[in-house]
Amino acid sequence: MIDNLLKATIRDIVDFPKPGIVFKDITPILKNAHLCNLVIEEFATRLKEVPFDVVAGIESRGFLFGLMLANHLGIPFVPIRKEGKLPAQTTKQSYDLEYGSATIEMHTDAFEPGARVLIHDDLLATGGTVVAASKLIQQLGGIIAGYSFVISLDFLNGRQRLLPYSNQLISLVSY
Ligand SMILES: O=P(O)(O)OC[C@H]1O[C@H](OP(=O)(O)OP(=O)(O)O)[C@H](O)[C@@H]1O
Ligand SMILES: Nc1ncnc2[nH]cnc12
Repeated sequence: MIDNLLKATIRDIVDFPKPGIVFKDITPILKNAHLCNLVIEEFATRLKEVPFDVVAGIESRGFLFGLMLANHLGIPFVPIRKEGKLPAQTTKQSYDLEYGSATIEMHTDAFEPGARVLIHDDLLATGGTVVAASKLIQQLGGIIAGYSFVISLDFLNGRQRLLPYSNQLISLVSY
């Protein structure tokens, strides 16, 4: 089962980036090309019944598997970036996360109004980041098709915060 393989590979870093946080480090997955392929195939299989036109990946770790997935499916990838990084006209949202706060933005021409957008990130914690991403996509006229994560930290209840936006949520490993 892929969740056992992933759990054996993901590394816990205690007290990073702040005391009290157990950081789930996905970099050991990235060193294993075969496991990366398994991750993408698992997402593709589990998303078969979820129609979407574009994958939106959240900076920075959401870019890793988000782009691989979009490429595998032959559909566009669009970046959701931290404030001040995107060069053309943008729309912004601020939010709180497990260990701080941030602002994200998207290009206003990232997709056509009415596009069905899959939001991808490496990890769901409090859900603050993906709620902000969901608001951005709705502001730009997109439809939230669902969410995909490698990891969800279920004890932080992020899943409940996403239900008003979409009940399609895939995570490959839960803690
Ligand atoms: O569910 P939340 O509480 O919002 O937390 C999850 C977010 O936190 C991490 O990103 P981070 O902002 O640390 O940026 P990074 O991907 O650039 O490391 C992670 O990659 C998610 O995007
Ligand atoms: N515990 C955690 N590990 C890795 N990324 C995170 N983003 C928010 N919380 C996290």
